[in-house]
Amino acid sequence: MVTVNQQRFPRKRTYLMCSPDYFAVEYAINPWMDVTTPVDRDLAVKQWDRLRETLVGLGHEVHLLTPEQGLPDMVYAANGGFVVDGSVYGARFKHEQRAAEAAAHHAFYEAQGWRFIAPSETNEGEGDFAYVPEAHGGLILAGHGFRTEIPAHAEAQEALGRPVVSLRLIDPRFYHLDVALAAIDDENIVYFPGAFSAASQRVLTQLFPDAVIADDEDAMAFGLNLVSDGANVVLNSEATRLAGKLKAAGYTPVPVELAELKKGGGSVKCCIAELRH
Ligand SMILES: CN(C)C(=N)NCCC[C@H](N)C(=O)O
Repeated sequence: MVTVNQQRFPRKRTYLMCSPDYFAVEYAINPWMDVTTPVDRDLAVKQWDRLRETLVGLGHEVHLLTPEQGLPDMVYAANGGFVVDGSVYGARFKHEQRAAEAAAHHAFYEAQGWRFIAPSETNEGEGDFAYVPEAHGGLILAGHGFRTEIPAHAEAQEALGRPVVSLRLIDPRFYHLDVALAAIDDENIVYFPGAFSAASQRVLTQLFPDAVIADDEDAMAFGLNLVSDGANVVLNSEATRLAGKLKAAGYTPVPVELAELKKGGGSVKCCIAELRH
C-alpha cells in the first residue's frame, strides 16, 4: 500500500530537451494533431522555456539539442533514444516525417561520448520505453501497438542488459507508452489501465501492486506524460485531478502549462529525455 504523507526524496537528474523553434503541425500522425488548428510558435517556445526553467529550478541539469528546420516534431526529444546505465539505444521512427530526427540524436550522443547502440527495429525511444531502476532489480517497461514494434523490445534488452516487459497499448489516443504510464520514483509507477490490453493490465498489477492508478480524464489531460525526480512531479497543468492523486500519495505536483505542444500530441515527458549514467 502507498502510505499517505510518506516523505519522498528527489534525485538529481540529467535531461535532454530541444527548443520548439521550428514547431508546427504540418502533418497528422496521431489523433491529437489537426493541421487546420493554428499553432502559436512563439507561445510554444515560451511554454517550453518555462518547462526548462522549472527543471533547472528543481536542481536538474538540462542539455540542449539543436533544433533543425524541417523537423517540426523535434521538440519531442524523448522520442530520439532511450538511455540506461550510460548506454543509448537509438530510435528508428515509424513515420517518415520524423525519420531524420534519429541522426540528430545519434550525433548528440556520439559527441558527448555515450555508448550508442544503433537500432535495426522500429522504436520511438522514451516515448515507448520507461525505466524503473529499483523495481525488480531494474526493469524496462516497453509499449507496442502503435509505434514501437515488438522486436525492438528484444533488441533493447540485448542493447541495455536489463529485462524488458512488453505491454500492449490498445487505444490510439495513447499511442506511446509515455502518455499512459510514468515512473514516479525509483520503484513505482502511475498508469492508466484502460490504455493497455487486459493481459498487460494483469502484468502491471502483478509487478506494481502499489502503483498510483489514473483514469481516462487524467490521461486525456496528458497528466501521465510527466517527469518525476522521485519527489517533484512535473506535469501538465490541465491534469488537476491526477495532481491531487499524486499529492495524496506524498509527491509534490509541479504543474506547467504546455497547451501549444499538446497540439502536436505531446506534453511534458515528450519534451524531455532522461540521460541515465
Ligand atoms: C507523449 N508522446 C506521445 C510522445 N512521446 N511524443 C510526442 C510525439 C508527437 C509527434 N507529433 C508524433 O506523433 O510523433
